[in-house]
Amino acid sequence: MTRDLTITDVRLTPILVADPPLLNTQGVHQPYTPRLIVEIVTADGVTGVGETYGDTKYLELARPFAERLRGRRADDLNGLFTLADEVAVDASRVENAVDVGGLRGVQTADKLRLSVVSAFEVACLDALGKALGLPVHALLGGKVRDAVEYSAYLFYKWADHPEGVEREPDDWGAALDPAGVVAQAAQFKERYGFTSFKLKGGVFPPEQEIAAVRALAEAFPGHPLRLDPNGAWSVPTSLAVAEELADVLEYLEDPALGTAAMAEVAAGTEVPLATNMCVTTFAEIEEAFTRGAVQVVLSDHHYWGGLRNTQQLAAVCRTFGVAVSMHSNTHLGISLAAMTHVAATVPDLHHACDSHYPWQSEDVLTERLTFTGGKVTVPDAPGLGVELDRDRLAFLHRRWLDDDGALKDRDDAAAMRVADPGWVTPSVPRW
Ligand SMILES: O=C([O-])C(=O)C[C@H](O)[C@@H](O)C(=O)[O-]
Ligand SMILES: [Mg+2]
Repeated sequence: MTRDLTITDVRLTPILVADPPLLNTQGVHQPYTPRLIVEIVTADGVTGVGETYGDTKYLELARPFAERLRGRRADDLNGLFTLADEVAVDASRVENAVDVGGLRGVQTADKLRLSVVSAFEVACLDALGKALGLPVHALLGGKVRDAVEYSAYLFYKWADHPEGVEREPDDWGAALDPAGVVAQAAQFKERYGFTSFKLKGGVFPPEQEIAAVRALAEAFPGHPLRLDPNGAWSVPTSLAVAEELADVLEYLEDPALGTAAMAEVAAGTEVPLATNMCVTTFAEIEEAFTRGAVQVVLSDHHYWGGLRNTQQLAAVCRTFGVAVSMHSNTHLGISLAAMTHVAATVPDLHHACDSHYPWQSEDVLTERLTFTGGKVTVPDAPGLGVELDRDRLAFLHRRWLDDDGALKDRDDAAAMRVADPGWVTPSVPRW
């Protein structure tokens, strides 16, 4: 049987998906957040899907990239990276050293390109898998586990978005103190069976967040716990928190901003440090590893450039005795499937990955992925093993089209200003 893997069509569909009022150090999530759904179609009529960030700066790159992709082959995965180099990045998009909106570390033109490439790589792998009758994990060398463990991703949260703001209701309630955080964790455990918990910190003064983690440790003895203030603390504050929580933390995630500060913290504590902010590109690895700044690198396959780059990151980490796992940003089922396929192929994955997925009440799939016992079963169907729901996609795209521009770019500080007009993004360190 011959297959024609030539890419004949590429579809880009920006969407807005409902997001609850989750708090972080920069503000609060907007009621709707942008994502980009990528579809590639081969000459044989096979469609592959991918997903990535949907803010304007990603769309601006995805469009010329998609133009160049037509006529190339879905199995030319390496070619995606050379193609990406041909697409110019508007310098104003990377002029800020840190991507404050996304809490994703240093922003560079390459990282923007890789975040776009990742969606096309996943779409190509999905199409290739469907064409060959193989799951994506098989294309990545084969799974070494049948299910991937995720941790509950706890957030301080308002009961609802501010009055007068259009939004979808959610049934999680508020979580603004230790009791609220424990109640949220209990819901996560009951609904999805998660056995490890990550709390997004940097929202309240550290004593309050220490109290919340202590309350979690008491309510869920023996469950791995993490706290992630997204670099909001000074080195002395980070060290003080590490000392307070040393007996209950699996790791502390990005307590202070940047490799130098993380190295100082690491030198003063036995608590392992994890990051999705100071090691976000291959170029940042050498300094961080040689300075012993981090003990766990949390990949986000979007900004690392896809699933095969994530495997390469895992190999580099293994070489240096640094652990690897995954963090996430707001995402839908296509990305959860992609994360699950690649995580299934990483031999030494010793920490549960984290996922925002339970916070997303909307999706573009005919069937949502499910967590059982805190795990997602690795799909064995061809490709990613997910199916696009075109009506849902059209509905969420319509919402994007109807938006006047206020929500097309994630801006947690702007969302906070709706409730607190005087709010400015806190300077770092905040405490
Ligand atoms: O682990 C992390 O740093 C994240 O998940 C980054 C996200 O942007 C998170 O802070 C959020 O969604 O507010
Ligand atoms: Mg983090």
